[in-house]
Amino acid sequence: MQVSGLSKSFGGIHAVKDISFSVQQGEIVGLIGPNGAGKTTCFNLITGFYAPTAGTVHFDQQDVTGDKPYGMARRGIVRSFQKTNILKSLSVFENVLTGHYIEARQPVWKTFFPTAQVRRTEASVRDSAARIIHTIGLSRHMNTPASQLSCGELRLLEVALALAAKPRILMLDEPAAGLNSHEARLFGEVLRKLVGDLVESILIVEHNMGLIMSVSDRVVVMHFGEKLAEGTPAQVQKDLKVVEAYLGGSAKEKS
Ligand SMILES: Nc1ncnc2c1ncn2[C@@H]1O[C@H](COP(=O)(O)OP(=O)(O)OP(=O)(O)O)[C@@H](O)[C@H]1O
Repeated sequence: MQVSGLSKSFGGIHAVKDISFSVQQGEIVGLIGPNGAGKTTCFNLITGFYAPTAGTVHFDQQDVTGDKPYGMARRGIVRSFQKTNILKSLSVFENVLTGHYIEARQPVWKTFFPTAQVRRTEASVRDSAARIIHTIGLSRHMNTPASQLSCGELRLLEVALALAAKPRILMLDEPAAGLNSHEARLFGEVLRKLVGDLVESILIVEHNMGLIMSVSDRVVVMHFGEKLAEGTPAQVQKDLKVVEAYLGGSAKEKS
C-alpha cells in the first residue's frame, strides 16, 4: 500500500498534512506520534471512513482513494474492530464465526433449505475460524465465553475478529490498550506470526513503545499532522526530533 500526500482538514484544523509512506508485503509498520498527531485520522483516511482533502491511497497498483470502508475491506484493507464488537455471552469460536460475515452472506431462505454449496461455505467458515483461533493462540479457549477472557485474551480476540474479514493488510488502532508489558510482549509475538501466514502486512498505531519498537520493521512518526521521521525502530529512537516531540508533548508512553 502506498499513501501519497494524504491530507485532511476539519474546518481550519489540518489533522493530516501531506503524509506519504508505504507498507510493503511482509512488513509491520508502526505509526506513532504524541496525542493529537493525526494517527487515527490517517487510519480513517486509509480505510475510507473519511475522504481526503488531498492525496491518494494506492493498493495493488490501483488508486483506491475515496473508496468506502466496505469497498476497502473487500479489497483486503481491514481495520480491527473495537472491543464493543465482541459479544460477551458468545464463545471465542462463535465470536470469530460472526466475524466471517463478508464471506458467509447468504439469502435467508438458504438457511432453512441449505444447498450443498451453503453447507460447503459453512464448513469452510468453521475451518477458517478454527485456524484463526489456533494461530492467535486461543485454541484452549475455543468454547470459553468472551466474558471470561483476560484483558490480553480479549485483545487477541479483537484481532481474530478482524482476521475473519480476510485482510491482506491488517490495520490495528491501539490494539494493546490496557496490556501489561508481559501481555504486550506475547501480543507482539502473535502479530509477527500473522505476517506471511494470515496477512500480508500490518499497519499499527500504538502508544505502547515497547511493543511498537519490538514488533515493527519500520516506524513512521507523526507530529502536528505531519510526518516527522521514518526509519527502523533503532533509527527513530535516536532521532532527536522524535525525542523532542515526545518529551515536549503529552506522550502517554508506557513501555
Ligand atoms: N472529526 C473531527 N473534527 C474535528 N477535528 C478533528 C476530528 N478528528 C480529529 N480532529 C482533530 O485532528 C487532530 C488529530 O486527531 P487524531 O485523533 O487523528 O490524532 P491521534 O494522533 O490519533 O491522537 P491520539 O493519540 O490522542 O488518539 C486533533 O487536533 C483532533 O482534535
